[in-house]
Amino acid sequence: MGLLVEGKWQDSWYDTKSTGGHFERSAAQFRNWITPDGAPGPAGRGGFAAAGHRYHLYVSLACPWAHRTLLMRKLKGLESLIPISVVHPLMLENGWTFGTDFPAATGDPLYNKDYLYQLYLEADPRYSGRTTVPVLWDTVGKTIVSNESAEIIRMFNSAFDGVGARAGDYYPRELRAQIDEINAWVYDRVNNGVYKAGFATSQQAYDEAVEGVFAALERLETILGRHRYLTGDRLTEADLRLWTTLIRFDPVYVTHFKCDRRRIGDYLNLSGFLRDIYQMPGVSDTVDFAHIRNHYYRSHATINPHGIISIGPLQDLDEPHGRDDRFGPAGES
Ligand SMILES: N[C@@H](CCC(=O)N[C@@H](CS)C(=O)NCC(=O)O)C(=O)O
Repeated sequence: MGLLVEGKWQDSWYDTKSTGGHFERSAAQFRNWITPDGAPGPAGRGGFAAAGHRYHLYVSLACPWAHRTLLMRKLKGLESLIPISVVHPLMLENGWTFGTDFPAATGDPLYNKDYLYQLYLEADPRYSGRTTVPVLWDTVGKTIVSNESAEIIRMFNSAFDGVGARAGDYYPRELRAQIDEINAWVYDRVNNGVYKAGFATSQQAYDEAVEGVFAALERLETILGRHRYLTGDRLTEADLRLWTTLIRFDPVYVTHFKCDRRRIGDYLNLSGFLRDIYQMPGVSDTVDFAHIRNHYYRSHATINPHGIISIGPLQDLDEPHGRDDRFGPAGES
C-alpha cells in the first residue's frame, strides 16, 4: 500500500494521525470525460470521442468502486467495445500489481507493466497521489481518461449509445435530482462509511462512522420496503452504487471492518434487493468472492496483521427474492 510523490513510489499506509483517527478518502485526479463526439464533458479536456476498442478499463474484482464500472459495462453491453484488465487481489507494498498467480487476474496484456502505478506514470511522469482502480485508459492518447468511478459509470451509461451500446438509461433526466440526493448520503454513510469504520484508528472515529452506517441501512430498509428499487420501479445507478457495498457487507465488512451490529441477511428488504440485482442476467459474472475476500483480509496488515481470512457467512444469493411478486415487474430503464 503506498502512493506516488512527484513520480516516485512510496510505501505508506493511510495517514489518520492528522485527522484524529478519521480515514479521509482523497479525490480522484483524472477527470476527463468520453463524449459521443469528443467535445469536453463536465470537467477536464476534450478529445475523448466514444469509439469501440479505443478505451481499456483496469479494475480490481475486489473493489466496490471498480465493481460499479463492471456492472454498468455489463448492463450497457459494452464488454466487446471496452476490454478489461484485472489486477491481482493482493495490494501490498507496491500497491495494485499485475501478478497473474491468482485465478481471473489477467496481468497487463496491453503494456506488460508489473504495477498499476507504472500506468499512472505513463499518463503523468510526475504524478502525486494514490494509484487507485478503476482506471479508464485511452489507448490512442496513452493516458488516463478518468479514475473516478462515479463519472466512468455516467460515461458508460450514455456516451457509447451511438457506437453499439445496449439501450438503457440508468441516470434518466426526470430522476436525476432524486438519484443525486440518494447517492450523496449513500456514498458518505454506506459506500465510504464502511471504510471510515474499518480504517478508523480511534474509538470515537469508529463509533461515529459505524453509527452512520447502520442509521443509513435502517433508512434504506424502509425505502426498499416501499418500492422495488431506490427511486421506484426502475433500476438506476443509485441502486448499482449501493449494491456493490451490500454484496461485500456480510462476507467482509461485518468482520473485517467491524460493521457487526446486523448483517444484510438480517434485513428483509435489503437482502431481497441484494438477491434481486444479483439474479439479473450477467450480474453474478461480475462478482468474484475469492478476489473480494483475499483482497480485504490479506491486504490490510494494520487491521488484520496475520492475514487470516474468516470462515464467512453461509449465504444463498440464488434464493428467490420475491420482489417481483411484491412490487410488480421492474420498469424499463
Ligand atoms: N474515487 C475513486 C476511489 C477508488 C478507490 O479508492 N479504489 C481503491 C480500491 S477499493 C484503491 O484503488 N485504493 C488504493 C489506494 O488507496 O492506494 C473511485 O470511486 O473511483
